[in-house]
Amino acid sequence: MFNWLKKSATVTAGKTQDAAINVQVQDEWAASIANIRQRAPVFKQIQTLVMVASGKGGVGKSTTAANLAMALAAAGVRTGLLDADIYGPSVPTIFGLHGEKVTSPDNKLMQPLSKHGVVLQSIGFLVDPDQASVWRGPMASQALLQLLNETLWPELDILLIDMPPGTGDIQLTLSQKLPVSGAVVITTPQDLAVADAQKAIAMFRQVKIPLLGLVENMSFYLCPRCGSQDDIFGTAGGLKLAERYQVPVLGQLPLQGAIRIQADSGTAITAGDSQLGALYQTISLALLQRLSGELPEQASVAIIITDD
Ligand SMILES: Nc1ncnc2c1ncn2[C@@H]1O[C@H](COP(=O)(O)OP(=O)(O)OP(=O)(O)O)[C@@H](O)[C@H]1O
Repeated sequence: MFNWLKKSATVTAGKTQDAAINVQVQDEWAASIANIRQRAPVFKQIQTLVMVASGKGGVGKSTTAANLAMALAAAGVRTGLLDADIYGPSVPTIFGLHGEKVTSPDNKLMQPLSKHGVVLQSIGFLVDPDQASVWRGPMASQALLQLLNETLWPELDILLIDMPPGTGDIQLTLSQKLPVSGAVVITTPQDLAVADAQKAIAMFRQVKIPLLGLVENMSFYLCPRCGSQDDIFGTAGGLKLAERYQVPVLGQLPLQGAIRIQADSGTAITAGDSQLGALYQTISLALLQRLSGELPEQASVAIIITDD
C-alpha cells in the first residue's frame, strides 16, 4: 500500500478523537482548495474537471461519484457533478430529484439543479431516460458535450463527470475533447471488473489524462449480525491492479446495505457523523490532494490494450 494512503487514513482515524489532528485535517483541505483556486480555470468558471470512470457497468461508479461529490461539498469544496452516464443516469435518484427538470432562463443555457451542496446536471433532467438510451456513438458524445457547454455552471473548484461505463467511442471522444484535469477509476475486486478497469487505465494513459487514483468499491462485506468479513467479489483485485500499474489507491469501500439504501432514497451519506461518511471524506480528501499535486504521482508504466 502507498505511504500517503496510510497517512490520510491515520489522519481521518484521528479526526473524531484528537482535536489537534482535526485542525490538521482542516488545514489539509484548505491548502488543497487554495492551491486549486490559484490556477486558471480549465473550463468557463470551473477550476478542474475530473472524470469518474469504470471499465465495467454496475461496479458502483455513479454511487461513488455522488458520495464523493457530497463529501467534497461538505468540506467546503465548490463541487459540481455532471451525470454523463447516458445509458443509466442515476444522479436524479441518488440526489432525490427524480422527475425534476432543468429550466432555461434565456431559452439557450440551462440552470443546473443543486442538492446536498452539489451543483447537478444530468441527462435525466432533460429527457426521458428511455429516449437517451437509444443514442449511440457520435450522437451521444455530442449530447454530452452540449450538456457541459450549455449549462450555467457557477464558480466551481471541481466538476466530477460521471462517465458512461466502458471504454468505447463515447468515452474516448469525451476524454479527447474535454480539458480534463484527471481521472478516477472505480472497480470492484472481481477479476472481470478489474480486467475492464485496466482498459480504462489504458485509455486514460493513451489520451494523457493523469490518473488521480483508483477506488475499490464493494471490497468486502461486513456482516452486521456476526461482524465477520466476507470478500464476496474476491480479495484486493483493485489494489493488485493499482500496484501493478502504479496507480494510487484512493481508498476501499465496503459492500454495505446503507450505501444502497441511501442512494435509492436520495439522502446524503455524509450527513451525520457516520463511519461511512468519514470513509468518503478520506477518499475525497485524497482525490483533492492528488488533484492539487500535494500527493506524489506514481511512475507510469505502459499497458497494452487487447481486444478481449
Ligand atoms: N458499496 C456499495 N454497497 C452496497 N451497494 C452499492 C455499493 N456501491 C453501489 N451499490 C449499489 O449497486 C448498484 C449499482 O451501483 P451504480 O449504479 O452506482 O453502479 P454503476 O457502476 O454506476 O453502474 P452503471 O455505470 O452500469 O450505471 C446500485 O444499486 C447501488 O446502490
